[in-house]
Amino acid sequence: MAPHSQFLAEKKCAIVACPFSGGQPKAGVDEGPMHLLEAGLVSQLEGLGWKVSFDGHHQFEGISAADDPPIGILKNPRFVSRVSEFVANVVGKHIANGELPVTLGGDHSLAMGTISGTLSKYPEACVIWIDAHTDINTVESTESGNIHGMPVSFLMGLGSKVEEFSWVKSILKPENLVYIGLRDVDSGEKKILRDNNIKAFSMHEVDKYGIGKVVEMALDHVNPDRNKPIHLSFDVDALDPSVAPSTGTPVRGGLTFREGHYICEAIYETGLLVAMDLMEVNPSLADAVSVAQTVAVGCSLLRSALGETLL
Ligand SMILES: NC(=[NH2+])NCCC[C@H](N)C(=O)O
Ligand SMILES: [Mn+2]
Ligand SMILES: [Mn+2]
Repeated sequence: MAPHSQFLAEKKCAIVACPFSGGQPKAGVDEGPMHLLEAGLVSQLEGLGWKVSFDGHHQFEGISAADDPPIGILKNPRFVSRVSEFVANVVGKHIANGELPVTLGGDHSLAMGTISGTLSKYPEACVIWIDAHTDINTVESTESGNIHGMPVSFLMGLGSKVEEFSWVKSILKPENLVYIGLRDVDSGEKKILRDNNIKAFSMHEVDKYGIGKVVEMALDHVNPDRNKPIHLSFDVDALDPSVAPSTGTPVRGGLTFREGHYICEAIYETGLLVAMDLMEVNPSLADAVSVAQTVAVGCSLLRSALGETLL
């Protein structure tokens, strides 16, 4: 058995709960993990036969804003960097322990940590990034300075280097990344995708080919022999706002409920999943019904990625 399939055979996972919002300006995304867990995520995964370890919500001490002035246009750079570095170590330790890390965000800047953690154990791993956005802005291209729009560029070593982030190894190769669900890509990011030959399936391709074919083409690109570990990074805003309303940067025209779940089911079926992120659930945005709906869909995406089937 290939070493990375040990997770699916032994069915041990670890919840990495990250109440963190420093990569973007809206309060509340730090409460995502608490809501997902209060909705019963642990027992739902146990119901699928997983042994779930959960060592509580990680406590991230905020560096006071006074000690964390912007670097260039980047906001909260030290806070984001230190939290991601911590998360990278936690994720790496869980993998070394034989536990598949399931990281609950928090904003998507955390993926700098989670993917660094996965690549530290599996340098050959591929990343499947499900999102309305590419989150690949560089220091030069970002217009917002929100680091949740930038983690992929750091992981790939694109753009000029920021000393504060020197711990990031930037070993993600462009050919090991694929996107699905895109529909709000900044013009600077479009150029980065072209210049680096990064494979991306926007909603246009989902409409054209259907989600089944898109997932197959995405896997053919990053994992042609179906033998490399997969890190799945799922931003809940990939889903249409009618499906997942409670998120900080919603964009209309997104994945349906079934398309989102299909992606997770198909990746589980490969037997190659070694880590998953579910990011950007923000329970303070929208009304109580919308929040409950978004949290429920977050839990069910995670269940699908961990083996829940319809029959
Ligand atoms: N993880 C997210 N929701 N990212 C949204 C990024 C939006 C925009 N491209 C930016 O860089 O600010
Ligand atoms: Mn997004
Ligand atoms: Mn994102």
